[in-house]
Amino acid sequence: MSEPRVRRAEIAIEQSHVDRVYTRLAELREQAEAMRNKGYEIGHGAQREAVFEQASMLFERDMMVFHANQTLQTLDAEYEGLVFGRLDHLASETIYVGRLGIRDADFDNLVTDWRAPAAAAFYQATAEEPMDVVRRRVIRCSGQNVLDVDDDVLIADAVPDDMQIVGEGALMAALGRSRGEKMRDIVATIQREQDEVIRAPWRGVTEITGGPGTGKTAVALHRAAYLLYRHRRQLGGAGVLVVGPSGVFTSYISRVLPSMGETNVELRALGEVLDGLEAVRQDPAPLAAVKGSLRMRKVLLRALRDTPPDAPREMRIVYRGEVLKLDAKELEKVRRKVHTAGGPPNRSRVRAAEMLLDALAAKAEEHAKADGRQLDKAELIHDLGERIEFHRFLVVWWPILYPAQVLKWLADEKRLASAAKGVLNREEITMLATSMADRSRGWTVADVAMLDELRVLIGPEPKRKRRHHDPVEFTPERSGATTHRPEHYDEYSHVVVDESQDLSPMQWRMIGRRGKYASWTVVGDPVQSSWPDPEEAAQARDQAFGVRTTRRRFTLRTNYRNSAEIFDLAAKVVRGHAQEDELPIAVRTTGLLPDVRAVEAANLETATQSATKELLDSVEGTVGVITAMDRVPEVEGWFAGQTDERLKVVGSLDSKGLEYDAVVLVEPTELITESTTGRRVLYVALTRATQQLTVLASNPDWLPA
Ligand SMILES: Nc1ncnc2c1ncn2[C@@H]1O[C@H](COP(=O)(O)OP(=O)(O)OP(=O)(O)O)[C@@H](O)[C@H]1O
Repeated sequence: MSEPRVRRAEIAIEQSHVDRVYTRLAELREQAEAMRNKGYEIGHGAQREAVFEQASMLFERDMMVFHANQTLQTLDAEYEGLVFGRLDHLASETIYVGRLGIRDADFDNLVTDWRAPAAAAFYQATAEEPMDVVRRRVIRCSGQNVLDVDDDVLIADAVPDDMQIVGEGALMAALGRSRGEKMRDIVATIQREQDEVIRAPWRGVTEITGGPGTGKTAVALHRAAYLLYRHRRQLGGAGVLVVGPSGVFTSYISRVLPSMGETNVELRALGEVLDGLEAVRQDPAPLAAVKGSLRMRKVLLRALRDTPPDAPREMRIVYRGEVLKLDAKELEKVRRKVHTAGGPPNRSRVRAAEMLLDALAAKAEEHAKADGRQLDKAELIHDLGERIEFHRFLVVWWPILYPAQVLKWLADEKRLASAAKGVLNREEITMLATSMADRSRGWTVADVAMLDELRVLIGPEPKRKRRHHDPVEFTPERSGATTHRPEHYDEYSHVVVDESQDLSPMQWRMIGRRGKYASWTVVGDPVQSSWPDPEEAAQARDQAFGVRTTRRRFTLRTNYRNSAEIFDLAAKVVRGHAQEDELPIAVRTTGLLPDVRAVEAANLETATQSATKELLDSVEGTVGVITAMDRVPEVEGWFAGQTDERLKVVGSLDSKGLEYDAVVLVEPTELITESTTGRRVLYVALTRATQQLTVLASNPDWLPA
């Protein structure tokens, strides 16, 4: 038979199996629905039964409905390409690999879940170690239709006469395909080096490093799905937290886990880790470096121990016809004493009251001594402690503190200077105070870790019956949360941190608080780091991991995203700043060299518009226009009338982790100068395109000779 006819015949064979699978899926769905309905009926019947029977029936009902709903949820996930692989073993046994395991009515396997041990050979078998697999087949579907098949022969001399072989590389076909707005899962084409990471043991800390496009993010997400499947008992209940650099990024990866049926995973951008806040704004790099440094912890601690700006500076109270007065200095002394005794201020009000009463008693004692009188101290304390005016004073002198309020105090440069004495320098103090004063555009991503630190230092707000005006300014509901957990939930069983090379020490502390009981998967590429003090960050990271001693590290070396032509150019800009073995190897060539154009600064707008149009015309999928952070609003303006949804304008820092079919990079030199680790930021931006890259530069300095 000719190759196209063989291919058609093989597609037809696979189509008949895929049809069986979807028919069975529909049956299972119906059964689950019937079970749920039956469960509800039990509930109704229970009303007429005795109390004891009622309780057991209701329990049975709840369990039935719960299980039925779980099954329905799994069956209803986006099972595009439910079956994607087939293994033909030496012993003539065939298994199909897919997104979930399905058995027919006789309990025979129709599809094996990709995470099950029996499916491991699909990812791990090689010609050198075939694991008894003669032929591995990738099946590509659209909806329920088989579009194509692609084979690898692993034991050539065991191929039986009637076994047909087709295709020329499922991986290359997958990599060459155009990109949409959301990342796709890679279950059908996970490579062996990636599979090893995905299936690594769940305990301890698993670090994944590798250059751009090596599949670190994809691997970490598939690992989360794998761990939840294999260790659901240990990990499922408490849930998994995935932290990414930005909201754009978490939205980009948001489809991967649900497409594998996993919904018990919470995705959060760094600006959204604290409940109720969604910060997206980035600070300029030097300011972010101050806000993220561990030194801030000391500044914040001192700031919250300072006298609140509105607190009264004097206390007067009349006791038995005599005025007892505490002046500012004396009050300060009491405040210091309360703080020195320890504990978060929101938990210390009772102690503050006691110490204030002690100070008043001491005052009265002084007076009594001068007059030669005796004073009953206990009586004084009891009497004053009951007075309404004493309590009125106490609530303003020792108010309940809120994180946002304390951070805003730092807009007062004098106050900040006193809290930051010996910790921050003059320039840093001015920069920080100015940023706190200009909060018209809301909190920044770096502020969030400071607010979280303050939340813990201040302690919880005492419970109140009525909700009052919340000076923290957090919005009560965080949009996009997938699960409903208690506020400031910190019991995740597994935490995945992506783009971890950029976490500041304060951000590590914030994530560490949520992973106290967790095992970790940490993804990063030191060469893409934009954090100025890697040692301080490494120290904070180790503290976040806590006592977990098992550490395993994997390095991925193949760049699956960029064409070799694009990656060659990107590698040039970091060559002097990275070890040669930190740069991955790009496997795919397209024959299209990056287009580097010199443009006059005055013509930048039109040059960007026309380069973008050319790329939109030549690729099927997305086109990203990447610029320095400061330039984003201006460049967005250049495309104001543009309606093509494939076009995205994105700032350098926000482009982390994302990818586009084609990229227009505007003024690369600006990316270098906007940050303290500029070359690395430029490297990130240059490695976002899968097929075509155009660079527009009025200044040629960015490209080493
Ligand atoms: N085995 C694979 N099969 C198909 N596609 C893959 C495979 N591995 C990676 N890819 C694709 O390569 C691209 C890059 O993957 P990913 O974003 O996970 O890389 P990364 O290492 O996190 O990159 P960066 O550090 O630059 O953000 C994605 O489109 C991903 O789907």
